[in-house]
Parts: sequence; structure tokens; C-alpha cells
Amino acid sequence: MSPPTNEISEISDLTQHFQLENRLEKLDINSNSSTNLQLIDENARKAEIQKELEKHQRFLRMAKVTSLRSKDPNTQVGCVIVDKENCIVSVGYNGFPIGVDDDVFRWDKEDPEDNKHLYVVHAEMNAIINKRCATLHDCIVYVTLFPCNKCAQMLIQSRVKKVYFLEDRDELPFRASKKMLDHAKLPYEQIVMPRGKYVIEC
Ligand SMILES: Nc1ccn([C@H]2C[C@H](O)[C@@H](COP(=O)(O)O)O2)c(=O)n1
Ligand SMILES: [Zn+2]
Repeated sequence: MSPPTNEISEISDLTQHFQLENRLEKLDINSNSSTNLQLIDENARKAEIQKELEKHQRFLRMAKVTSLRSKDPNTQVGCVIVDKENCIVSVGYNGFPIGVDDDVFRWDKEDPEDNKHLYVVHAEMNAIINKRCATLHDCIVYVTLFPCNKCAQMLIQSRVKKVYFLEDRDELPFRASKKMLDHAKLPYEQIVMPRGKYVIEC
């Protein structure tokens, strides 16, 4: 049985809190030996880290909004790619290729010959193809679902700098993807959304 909604929100709040704590711990600040100046510095860095986290959440919210364009009745995925200056250089969502008719290539077909997975272009692939810049080198990827193995290959080849994502899956394509990303040293990080600021009603 799934927990009631407010319980989920509390879990989300707690996870978020620990995520921020975890980020702060990495700073390795020795608070016992803090002088006033160090304390000011510490607070400034805490504020900076909080600001960074909020930026990631903002772009992931945009990825979520983008995902709503997908016609996949089971899983809508959205991807936003930003450059070094935090400018959006591309967006994408999962859909059939241009000219491939949804009424012919249906989303709900179970038959292996007609299954959507044979035809759908993933959100990340569409974002890579749609880019409005010469290269994605050092760009940051925001995606609502962890990239599969095929998308991970393309992201590695595109030389993007980091992947931020919302949801994860413990399935073969995703495990293979992690193996590849780790090996290629392309970092990825799951971001938890703040309570009440993720669900978008349209
Ligand atoms: N990172 C990903 C992973 C999956 N997708 C797409 C491919 C399908 O349209 C959908 C997954 O369908 P399901 O297996 O949940 O029925 O999500 C993507 O675009 N990017
Ligand atoms: Zn994929």
C-alpha cells in the first residue's frame, strides 16, 4: 500500500534536506575552529550551494513541462540541455520520428513487431538532434528519467559535462548506462524536487 500524499511530501522534504546536508558535508568545513570570518564564508558558501540546487530544480521542472508534450501514454520523458552560461540550447521529449503516424504506429501495441520501443525516439536523442548550437561539449543535461544505454552512448559522444535526473529505474538498459557513464567518467546526479513544486497541473 502506498503512503498518503502528505507522507510522500515529508519523505521528499527529508530527502531534500539530506541532499543539501550531503552537499554541504563535501565542503569539509571545520565548524569548531570557525572564526567570525570563516562563519561568514561558510554561510556564503551554503547560500551558493542552495542556489545551485535551486537552479537544477528549475531546469528539471522545465524538463518535466517539456515531457508533457509526449504522447506516450505510459511514460512521458523530457530533456533540457543548457550551456556554460545556463542558456537552454535544446529540448526534447520522447516521440515517434517526424512523419511516423501515431495512428499507424500505435503506442499501446503489445505485439513485439509493433511495440513502441522499436520506433520511439528518446527525449535525450531528440534533444541532442534539436540542438541550436554547434556542439554540446561541456553542456549540462537535465532529464526527467535516467538515460538508457543508447542515450548514454550519445551523451558521452556529445561530450556533455554532467547529467541531472529525477527518476531512476533498476532495469538492464539503465544499469548498463550507469556502467558506461561511470567508465567514461561522465558524472550524473539525482535531484529531489521540493514539496509541492514538482506536480504541474495543465
Ligand atoms: N531515458 C529515457 C528512457 C525512456 N524513454 C522513453 C522511451 C519510451 O517512450 C518511454 C518508456 O516507456 P515504458 O518502458 O515506461 O513503457 O520513455 C526516454 O525518452 N528516455
Ligand atoms: Zn534512451
